[in-house]
Amino acid sequence: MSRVRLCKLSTLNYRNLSPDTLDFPAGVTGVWGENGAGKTNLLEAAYLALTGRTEAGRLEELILAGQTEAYVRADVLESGSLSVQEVGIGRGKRQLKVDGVRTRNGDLPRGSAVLFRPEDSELVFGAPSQRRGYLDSLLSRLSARYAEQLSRYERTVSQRNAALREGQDWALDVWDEPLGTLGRGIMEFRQRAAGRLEELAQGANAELGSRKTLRVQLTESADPERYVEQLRARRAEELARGLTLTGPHRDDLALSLGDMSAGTYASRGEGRTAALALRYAEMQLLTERFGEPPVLLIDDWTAELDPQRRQFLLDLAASVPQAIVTGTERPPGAALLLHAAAGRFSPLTEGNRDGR
Ligand SMILES: Nc1ncnc2c1ncn2[C@@H]1O[C@H](COP(=O)(O)OP(=O)(O)OP(=O)(O)O)[C@@H](O)[C@H]1O
Repeated sequence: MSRVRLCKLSTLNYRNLSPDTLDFPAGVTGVWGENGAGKTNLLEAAYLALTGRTEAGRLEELILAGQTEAYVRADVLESGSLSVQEVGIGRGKRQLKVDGVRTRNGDLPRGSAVLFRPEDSELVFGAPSQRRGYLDSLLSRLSARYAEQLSRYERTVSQRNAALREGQDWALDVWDEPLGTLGRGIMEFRQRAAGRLEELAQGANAELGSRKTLRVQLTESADPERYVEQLRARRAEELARGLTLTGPHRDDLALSLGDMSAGTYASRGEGRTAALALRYAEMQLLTERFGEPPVLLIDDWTAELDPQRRQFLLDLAASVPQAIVTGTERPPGAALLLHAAAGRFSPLTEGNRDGR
C-alpha cells in the first residue's frame, strides 16, 4: 500500500469544534492551546475521518450537544491520487463514504493512522478488556480476515449466551462447533502476532529509558486445540451463570515490568511509558504490513512525560511523512503551527509565531 496523507480535514457538529476546513501539510503540524480548547477533539476527528474508527466510547458523545448528527471529512492523498473520505454519525450509527460511494468500515485504508493519547495508560492500569480492545483493533487493521472472524465470533458468543440464559442445553451443541472454529482462528492469529508485538514494545520501552524489561504476553482462556472440549467441560457452570466462560473474549495481554505485573506495581510514569511502547509497536506493525508509516496523531505530547520521553515522541513525529502533535506547549520543529482556542484553529504565520 502506499503512503496516505491527510490534506484537509472538515468537521461539522463534532464535539466543540467550530465547523471548518483545515489544511495540513506534510511533516509535523503542531496544535497548541489552553486546556479545553479542542485539541484532542481535532485529533479524534482526524482519526475518525482517516480510519472510520473511533477510540471514544459512544458515538453519541461525538455529536455537538443539542444536535443529532455529526460529520467529518478527510481529503487524502493516496498513491498520488486524491480521494474524499466522509463519516456521518447519527444516534448509534455511522455511515462511511469514499468519493461519494457508501462503503463498509474495512474499505477505508486500514493502516492509515495511529493515535497516541495520555489515556493510553489505561492499557496498562485498566481492565483486561482495554488490552483486548487494543489487540483486536490492531489485528483487525492488520488483517481483514481477522476483523471478519472476530465480528462473527462476537455475534456467536452473544447468541450462545442468549441460549445459555434461556437454559437451552440442546441448542448449545449448535453453537459450540462454529464458536470452536472461529475462536481457534482468532487464538492462532493472536499467537502469531504476539511475539513480534512484544519484541517491538520491549525495544521501544528500553529506548524510552525504562530500566525494566517489558514483557507482553497473551494469557489465553482456552487452548485452541481443545477449545470445543473445554466449552463442553464447563457447560453446567455456564448454564448456571448464563455466560460463555471460555474463549478468546476472556483473554488478556499480560504486561509485566521486570517480572512484576505492570498494572499492579508500575509507577504512573512507568505505565505511561509502557503504553507509549505499545502504541509504538502498533505503528511499526502497521508500517511492516502496509509498507509505509501511518499518519501519527499525538495528543498532549508533554503530559506526564519527562524530557527524554517527550523527545522520543517528537523524534517519532519527525521520522514519519506526516504527524499532528498537540499540547499546551508548542511542539518545536513543526512545519505548521495551529493555535487552538474555543474549538477554532488559526495558523501561526512567521510574523506572529514569536508573538503569542
Ligand atoms: N459532544 C460535545 N458537545 C459539545 N462540547 C463537547 C462535546 N464533547 C466534548 N466537548 C467539549 O470539548 C471541549 C474541548 O475538549 P478537548 O478534550 O478537545 O480539549 P483539549 O484542548 O484537548 O484540552 P486539554 O489540554 O485539557 O487536553 C471540552 O470543554 C468539552 O467539554
